[in-house]
Amino acid sequence: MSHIITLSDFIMERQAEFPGSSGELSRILNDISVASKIVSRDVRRAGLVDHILGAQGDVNIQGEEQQKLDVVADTQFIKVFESSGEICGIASEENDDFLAFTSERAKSGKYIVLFDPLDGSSNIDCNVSIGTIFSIYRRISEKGTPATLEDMLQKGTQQVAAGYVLYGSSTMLVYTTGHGVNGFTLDPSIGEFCLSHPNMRMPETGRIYAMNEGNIHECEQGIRDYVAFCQEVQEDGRPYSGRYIGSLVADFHRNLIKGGIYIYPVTNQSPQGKLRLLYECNPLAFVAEQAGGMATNGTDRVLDIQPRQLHQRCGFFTGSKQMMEKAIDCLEKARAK
Ligand SMILES: O=P(O)(O)OC[C@H]1O[C@](O)(COP(=O)(O)O)[C@@H](O)[C@@H]1O
Ligand SMILES: [Mg+2]
Ligand SMILES: [Mg+2]
Repeated sequence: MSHIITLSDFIMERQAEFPGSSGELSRILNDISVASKIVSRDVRRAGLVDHILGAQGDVNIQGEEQQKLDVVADTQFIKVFESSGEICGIASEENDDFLAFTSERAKSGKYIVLFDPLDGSSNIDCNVSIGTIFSIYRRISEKGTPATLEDMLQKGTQQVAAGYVLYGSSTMLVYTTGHGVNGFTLDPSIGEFCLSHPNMRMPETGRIYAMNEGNIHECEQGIRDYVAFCQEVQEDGRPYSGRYIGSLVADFHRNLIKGGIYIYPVTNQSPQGKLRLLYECNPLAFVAEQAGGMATNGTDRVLDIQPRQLHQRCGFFTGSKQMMEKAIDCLEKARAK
């Protein structure tokens, strides 16, 4: 059996490559792995524990009905982040406002984390893959003071690390610190994330398109043209395959492995888009680009968008380079008419 490289081994090895790095980011990545293991445990036995499945009964700032597991995961990650000492504040999908941690230890933290504690909430009760998405920045406010909204509203290009956890047939953690993308699989028998997907590269092209086609009539012409192109017989004699899990992390991960494109455009119903820029689109855009793929809102590179609000939404197109270029070409041609 080949040599097992655990996540902590890997992080320490990588840290050594950056003389002068003080280990805070390494500790945050370890904190994320700890919280993910706990959430993974809860997800895997959700049907057996009565307080985990179903709706919480509250509506979050997105106007969405919170699922119990949304809140369980949110509470778990906040607990770990608040006690880490490296993080001065967070923002999450399930909290109206950002949280500036108040302990002196936390206020001296250099980093902030934005996250979607449970992605794919509509799939929780039917046991379909779900995930957690995270994005890490250095604070811009002064160390020792409370975190600010300005700390939270940084462009995606400023991310120092980002990634996701996939609670699927196995639990995986995939992340980048701007030096490539690596994937780790949780081995429940030893309770460790182990390197299983080193240096992940998104194939230049693919045969899979993922979109909620139920929205197709609410989309602009260029989108309809691109979907029609996907459904045409391609050079290899077959049309592309439509695959839509309805959990962004799972659809993204499949495309990262096999090649493909994921599209959630702005629609008449959601003129700002559905997905959230800060804790869904930016982190996945960072991973996509680091793996050789692309991510835009249909016009601009996602990572270049200047955030204005915490729960700001945007159109989201991400995937294999050649498929993205074709989709953008369809949009531009239709808009030029
Ligand atoms: O049901 P729809 O409109 O297709 O939306 C599905 C999309 O919404 C999401 O569920 C939004 O994320 P949350 O579950 O974290 O709110 C994505 O995971 C998914 O891609
Ligand atoms: Mg989400
Ligand atoms: Mg969510």
